[in-house]
Amino acid sequence: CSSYRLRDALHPLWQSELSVSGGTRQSPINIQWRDSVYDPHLKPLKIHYDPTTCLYIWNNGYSFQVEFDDSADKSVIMGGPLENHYRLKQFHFHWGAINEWGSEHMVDSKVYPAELHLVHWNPVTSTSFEDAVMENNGLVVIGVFLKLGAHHAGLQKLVDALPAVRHKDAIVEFDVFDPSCLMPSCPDYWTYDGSLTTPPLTESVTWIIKKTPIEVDQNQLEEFRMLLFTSAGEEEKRMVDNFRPLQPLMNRTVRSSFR
Ligand SMILES: NS(=O)(=O)c1ccc(Cc2ccc([N+](=O)[O-])cc2)cc1
Ligand SMILES: [Zn+2]
Repeated sequence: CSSYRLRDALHPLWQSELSVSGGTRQSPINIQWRDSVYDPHLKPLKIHYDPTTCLYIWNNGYSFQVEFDDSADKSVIMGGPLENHYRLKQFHFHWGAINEWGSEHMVDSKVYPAELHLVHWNPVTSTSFEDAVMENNGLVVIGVFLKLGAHHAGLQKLVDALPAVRHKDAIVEFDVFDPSCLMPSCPDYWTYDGSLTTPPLTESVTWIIKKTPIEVDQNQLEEFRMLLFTSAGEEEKRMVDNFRPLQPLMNRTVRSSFR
């Protein structure tokens, strides 16, 4: 549905889209499986999340986001393409108004109804997340595709909290939650150098895109679509289609951890 994406690129949210000049490593991209290069030096990704570092869930007016205490190396990832460990800062999702689209990345032009992003920053080269945003490879984002299928019990705890954060800037305490439950069991991933997919669009992200999607059911996707972009009291605008259009691959190679 490239025409859709072209129209989307002109969406008010993305007016700046056409003005981001000079970008050579923008995200998201379409991952062409046959053009990806198997890299035998890529290690397995190691994930150690401490569920007690989970702080709260909030509606930031663009997605819903779960924030973590990143004041110590308690919830970290390492291995994979990474030279050191990275701290989990937050995770959020992107989704469509209908199941036919919603993810930011695509695989061989296949789009998924939603995509999870787990955002990490490099505590070795930066002193805070905000600093790491401006650092070359200061951030690592793990992308996980969501596909329509079985009920996801782990996700349901998140979904049950969504009515409490329906409006922009709403926030609710969200204690013990282990985002590892949102990770597919298959270790395979692609990795490439890219950017944030929302302003400030900085080119500081090492992307790790999991090959295998997780399954969620129709009711769970519908709950995402009940959220609002708008604050309480404003005319309601449903929070849907909060994904960025595809960006050119330019001079980049996508590596795979699997043959
Ligand atoms: N969608 S994504 O590329 O995973 C993504 C990850 C994190 C962020 C959060 C964010 C990153 C930077 C800023 N900033 O510098 O103002 C504000 C918000 C924005 C977007
Ligand atoms: Zn995102």
